[in-house]
Amino acid sequence: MNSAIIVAAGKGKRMNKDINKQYIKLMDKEIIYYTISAFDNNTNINEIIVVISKDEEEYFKSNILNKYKFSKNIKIAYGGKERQDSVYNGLKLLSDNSEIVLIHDGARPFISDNIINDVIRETKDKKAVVVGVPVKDTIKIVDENEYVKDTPHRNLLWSVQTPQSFHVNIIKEAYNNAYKDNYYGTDDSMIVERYGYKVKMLFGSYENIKITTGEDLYIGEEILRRR
Ligand SMILES: Nc1ccn([C@@H]2O[C@H](COP(=O)(O)OP(=O)(O)OP(=O)(O)O)[C@@H](O)[C@H]2O)c(=O)n1
Ligand SMILES: C[C@](O)(CO)[C@H](O)COP(=O)(O)O
Repeated sequence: MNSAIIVAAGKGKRMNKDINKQYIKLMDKEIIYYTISAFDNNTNINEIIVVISKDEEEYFKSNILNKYKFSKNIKIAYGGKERQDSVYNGLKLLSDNSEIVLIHDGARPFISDNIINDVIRETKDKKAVVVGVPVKDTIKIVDENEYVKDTPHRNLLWSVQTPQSFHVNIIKEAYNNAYKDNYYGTDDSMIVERYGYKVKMLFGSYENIKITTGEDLYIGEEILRRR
């Protein structure tokens, strides 16, 4: 059984709007509608858990769940302070027979069916899989005074996206260890890497952007227009 955990419990501070960015509309539907639909329409996903802010539960139910009538049963978990805490709460709701879990940002609405299928297929064998794209810019590491300290070789640098996909036993063990060690990472792969697992990188898509700041909204609408 393949599960999806969609994390949508952030505050969207960098978007600087008075509404949680997942509920901003692109064209005529909310960002979170597109994200959930991608997994709801995928025939290899059997379970969907959406992690939302507890204080947005009524809003989510009336404006998303009850409005769009998704075909799969959508389980709800509550978010935590950090993205990792939200993921952890989602992991706790996984069905006992879930074997693979894809963890995906609610703010990445343009995930394609093909990438979801590729990730599931690759995870069966590689056990830990992420998607990303090679960086296009040269990346600099700067010091605390914002002077350039180092320039890693660009050919080794990828910008990682989601879904990040794992055998359930691996991600659960890694997360349990992270909380024992009070370790926090900015993505799920970091946690699995820390506990010694090799993570396979798959090419994602330059359209699989994370809606984070204002300009991502019009970029996102253009992506939708071209579909
Ligand atoms: N405590 C948190 C923080 C983030 N997220 C989710 O993780 C995804 C990626 O996080 P990000 O883009 O940083 O979202 P926010 O944390 O909401 O954005 P900001 O940092 O601008 O506040 C988003 O879909 C967000 O809703 C979450 O579920 N729980
Ligand atoms: C998980 C992620 O989308 C991979 O790029 C990213 O780390 C999320 O970071 P955020 O600060 O929670 O948006």
